Amino acid sequence: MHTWRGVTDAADDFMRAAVERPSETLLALDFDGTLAAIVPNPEDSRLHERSAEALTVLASRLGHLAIITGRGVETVRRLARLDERPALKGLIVLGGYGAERWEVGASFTSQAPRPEAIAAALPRVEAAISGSGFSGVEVEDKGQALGVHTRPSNDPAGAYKALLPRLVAIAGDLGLTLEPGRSVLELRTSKVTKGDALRELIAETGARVVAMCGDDLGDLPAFEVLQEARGEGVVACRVVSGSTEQVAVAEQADLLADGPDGMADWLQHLATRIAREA
Ligand SMILES: O=P(O)(O)OC[C@H]1O[C@H](O[C@H]2O[C@H](CO)[C@@H](O)[C@H](O)[C@H]2O)[C@H](O)[C@@H](O)[C@@H]1O
Repeated sequence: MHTWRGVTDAADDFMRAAVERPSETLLALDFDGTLAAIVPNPEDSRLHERSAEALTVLASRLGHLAIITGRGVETVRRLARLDERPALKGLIVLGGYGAERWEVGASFTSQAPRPEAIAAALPRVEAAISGSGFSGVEVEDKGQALGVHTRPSNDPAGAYKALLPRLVAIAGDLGLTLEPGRSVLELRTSKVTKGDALRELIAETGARVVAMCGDDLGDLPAFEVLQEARGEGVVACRVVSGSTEQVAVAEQADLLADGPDGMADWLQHLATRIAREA
């Protein structure tokens, strides 16, 4: 039984073009919910091992491979154990929605100082959580951003709804961006989106065959950039790691996978097809 399916012709068009022109192909992937299963504690996220196997093949065959994530670069590097996967050398990691960059195999990463607005937001966010009356809500302090996670709460949807206006107010006061996601509300200083990150990557690499794989609202700007690129003759495919939590994202899919397991199956299929044709 297939755990992924093409929704539009763009799915087959991408597969054909990637197999025929791998050096012109850019495969960009989100981390949580796409390459990693969703888990209650963000520290427990792991790169899906079958996706890691497929990426190992694809890294040596495709022109360009990238992870574009809301996590910090150092966090993805650690959680995905990227330093222990030398075969992924050259994989570009764009963290903080594109605000940070690192490549597997590179020795140096720069870490910007903690923004004052994030430091100022933390006690206000904690007070908002206490005042909301919901227990179990956790703050993920990402240094450059704060993630307020309602998944561990006794009422994730209720806590999310109650906290949203309070965090919007804090973001407004401190000039921060509020990024909504799957049971997470994130405050960050940067206004850069995954769309900006993908647009720059396409320009930098000159890729003519591009897929972006994602599962959450933060991936939608990158899907919009694929539509723009399509207008410029790029073979573009929006791959969605589907979930019942973000049905609006699935509505954008050219190819729809059953969550991270389905994504791993599709990546393995892509890797097998490309390796066979090489
Ligand atoms: O752009 P991504 O790589 O998808 O990162 C987006 C956010 O993902 C993480 O939160 C999500 O995954 C957690 C672990 O599975 C889950 O507990 C949470 O409910 C999800 O929203 C991460 O913790 C955030 O910092 C990222 O911004």
